[in-house]
Amino acid sequence: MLQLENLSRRFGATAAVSGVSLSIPAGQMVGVIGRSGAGKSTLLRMVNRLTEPSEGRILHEGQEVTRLRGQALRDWRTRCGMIFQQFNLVPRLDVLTNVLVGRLNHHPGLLGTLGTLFKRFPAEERAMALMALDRFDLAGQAPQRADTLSGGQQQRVAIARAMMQQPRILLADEPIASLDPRNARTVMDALRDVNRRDGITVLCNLHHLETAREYCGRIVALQAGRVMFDGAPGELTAARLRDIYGVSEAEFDEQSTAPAAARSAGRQASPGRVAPLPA
Ligand SMILES: Nc1ncnc2c1ncn2[C@@H]1O[C@H](COP(=O)(O)OP(=O)(O)OP(=O)(O)O)[C@@H](O)[C@H]1O
Repeated sequence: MLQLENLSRRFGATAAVSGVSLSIPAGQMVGVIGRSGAGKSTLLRMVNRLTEPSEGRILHEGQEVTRLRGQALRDWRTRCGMIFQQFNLVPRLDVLTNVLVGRLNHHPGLLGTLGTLFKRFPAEERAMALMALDRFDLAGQAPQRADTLSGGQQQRVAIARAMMQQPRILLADEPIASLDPRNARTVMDALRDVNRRDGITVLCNLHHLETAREYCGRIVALQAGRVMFDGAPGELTAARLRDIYGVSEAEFDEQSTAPAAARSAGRQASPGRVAPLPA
């Protein structure tokens, strides 16, 4: 069980997230929706402490995540895989090594240039990485440079990389916002697969309500940092959506999507285990 208790985050005068309390049982797939600026990313990033809460607590199976420091915090981040809108792969590295990057936290001393990194992982981890790719139909792309893949393929590589951490929770921050509908579907299918087959809890920020309805067993709707709806997809009717946001579903999708793409360019995420790679 992941518990968020009265979680808030302010940025100066902006209350990005305000008093959010949620109990998320292990193995649930939760879609977090809301317009641009509603606080979705901030909420997700607080779970793995990329963003520190201003107030409130996070507990996971009784452990107070908000108190973790040092190695214990790094361990927590390993247990929370994260997927970003812009994939955050190392573009000039081959796909297989990108997936192996997900194991870096298991080898704190492992350093080297990107070119030699692959050889430094044990053979069983290389095999594990290949299996992770194969699962998402990408074994054939293993030797290719990551930047030669389509967006949907790159995002599935990012999921395979996250799976190498053997996470309990997957945080997906707008994972399909940069993808066309066909690629978006392959990525959402991959997230559903790890949720169902591996029992991993998935928290997924989404812009389209229809996607959340189709893939998530529970929808949390944010408005100005507050939870306005928390329930089963079927309960979030057109009338309820209009009550919360004052717009139709089509208008909601349109307003949620447009500014996000522009803003995301200026907000590249920095997952602890990927960024520190030596150039
Ligand atoms: N690092 C930051 N510094 C200052 N303000 C921030 C920061 N991160 C987020 N905010 C502000 O907090 C509010 C919530 O932002 P957040 O990115 O969490 O929303 P979002 O729902 O994820 O939006 P989008 O869908 O556009 O990504 C916004 O007003 C945003 O400008």
